[in-house]
Amino acid sequence: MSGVLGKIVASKEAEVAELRHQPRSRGTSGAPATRRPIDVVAALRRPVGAPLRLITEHKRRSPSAGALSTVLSPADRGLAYARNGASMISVLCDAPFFDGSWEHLATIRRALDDAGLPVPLLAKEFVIDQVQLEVAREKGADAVLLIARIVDARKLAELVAASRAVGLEPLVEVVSDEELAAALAASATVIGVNARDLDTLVMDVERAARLLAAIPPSCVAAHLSGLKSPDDVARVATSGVDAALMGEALMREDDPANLLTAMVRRANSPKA
Ligand SMILES: O=P(O)(O)OC[C@@H](O)[C@@H](O)c1c[nH]c2ccccc12
Repeated sequence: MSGVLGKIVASKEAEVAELRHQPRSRGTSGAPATRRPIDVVAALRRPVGAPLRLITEHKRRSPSAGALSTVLSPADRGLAYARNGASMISVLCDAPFFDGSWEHLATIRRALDDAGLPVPLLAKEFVIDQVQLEVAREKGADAVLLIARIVDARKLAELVAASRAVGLEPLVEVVSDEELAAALAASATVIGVNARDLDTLVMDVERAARLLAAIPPSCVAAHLSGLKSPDDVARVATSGVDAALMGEALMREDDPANLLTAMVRRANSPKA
């Protein structure tokens, strides 16, 4: 981890030390927040013949794209995604590099609950410690990203178990055969392949396709990064993976409804 990823992880070490000293919000009984999480595996698994599941992302900036649209509030963007066919919404929680926040997660959760939209939320963080899992759950996440690249295989297995223990489904992100092996050894069910190397920010779609094909059918396989158009979505849908995540393309839109609707149409009928 020489590039941007090393810097991000260093900033997380300081953040985790701070989170450990903050009081965790708990119910009056002293038990952790008890909202029942939404079944993420059911939301993302794609039965044969069913449409590709779309995961849409709330991200106000990224190291590769720079600043993205902030015209909609996090709540309104979350609602736009949920009302236009998102199967899950990924919410950037990292502040220094992605202009995200745990509060984005909490406000999107509240908006969806108030509107009666049972769409699961993925906490997109650089998780190196269990305390981040507790915060994610308190803020209303149903799933949490675990990036295999930033922890060793033993820690990854620990974090997968700890995620489930607090009621979060881990989505393990991999970029290599070794990381896929670590994800499977950690008994991850939902596995995402990032077509962009988080350290160098270089895209490699062929490597992603090869790794996605190596994920066993008992798991849920998701393509992450670099999908820009409805045609891109159609291509992934044809490959037979369960889900695809779109960030930047939707975040360039001040109103993402039209682009998302067009993507959903091609997810439903990729050959049209
Ligand atoms: O914006 P894109 O190219 O559609 O990619 C989205 C998503 O995959 C990307 O945001 C991402 C993948 N893994 C991450 C880990 C941390 C932060 C962000 C990410």
